[in-house]
Amino acid sequence: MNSSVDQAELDKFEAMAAEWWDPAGKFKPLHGMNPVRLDYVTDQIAQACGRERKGARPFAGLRVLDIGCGGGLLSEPLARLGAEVLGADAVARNIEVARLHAAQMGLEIDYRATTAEALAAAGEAFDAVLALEIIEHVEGPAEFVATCASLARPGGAVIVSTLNRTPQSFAMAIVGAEWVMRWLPKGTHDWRRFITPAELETMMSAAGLQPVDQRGMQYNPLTGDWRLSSSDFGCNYIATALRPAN
Ligand SMILES: C[S@@+](CC[C@H](N)C(=O)[O-])C[C@H]1O[C@@H](n2cnc3c(N)ncnc32)[C@H](O)[C@@H]1O
Ligand SMILES: [Mg+2]
Repeated sequence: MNSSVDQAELDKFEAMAAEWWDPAGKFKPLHGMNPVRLDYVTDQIAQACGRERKGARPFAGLRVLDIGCGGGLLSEPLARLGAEVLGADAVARNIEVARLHAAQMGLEIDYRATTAEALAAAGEAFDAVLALEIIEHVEGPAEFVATCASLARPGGAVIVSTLNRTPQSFAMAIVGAEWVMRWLPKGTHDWRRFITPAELETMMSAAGLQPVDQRGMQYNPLTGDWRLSSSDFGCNYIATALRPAN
């Protein structure tokens, strides 16, 4: 099976691994968007799996894969909702950081230093597969989406978030976040690898998935707030597709 690993991309994350849980550090944008994307992901998983967003552990018994989990920013709140979370990342140091933090929080999460391809080859299947802010860093994004699709059980959901390839995303994610605000080291993102919502939808359909929803994630530089948008897909966005039930 093809490997989604691009070693030069992994090296960037290896170098930043200590900062995962620092809300003011290099992953500040991920911390900022975490509440809105958690809300979105929770909604989509609940819909796909017929769960109500009620009670303390609405996702009890659901198996969720967080591929490219980094330090576990999203794995942790999903585990709190009761999901059995497998957090996978190709960078071993990220997995060490994620494990340590989950233990400090008293959370049980199955963290593994591995790739989507290896999990697929092992025949793993999940109610939901999350690939958040990873697709712009992998080798072969279309193949990567196909691998994610094969990891979802029939009827399961695949949720992908990334950056659109627009003048606006160049201004915000490259000039703003890397050159001006210096949240991220210069070169963390390669604008040419950003993916338009239409391209992502094509990849999902080609992988046999049924695209069901797309939302923009809009950052307000004046207030520092993030919100979901039905009309602004200019920079960050998140999309859901379902694997057809048998
Ligand atoms: C921008 S971070 C996103 C982390 C997390 N998903 C989040 O949104 O909070 C991208 C992560 O993907 C991981 N990654 C990149 N390429 C990968 C691959 N081919 N297989 C698995 N993980 C990969 C990196 O090590 C990094 O932790
Ligand atoms: Mg990124």
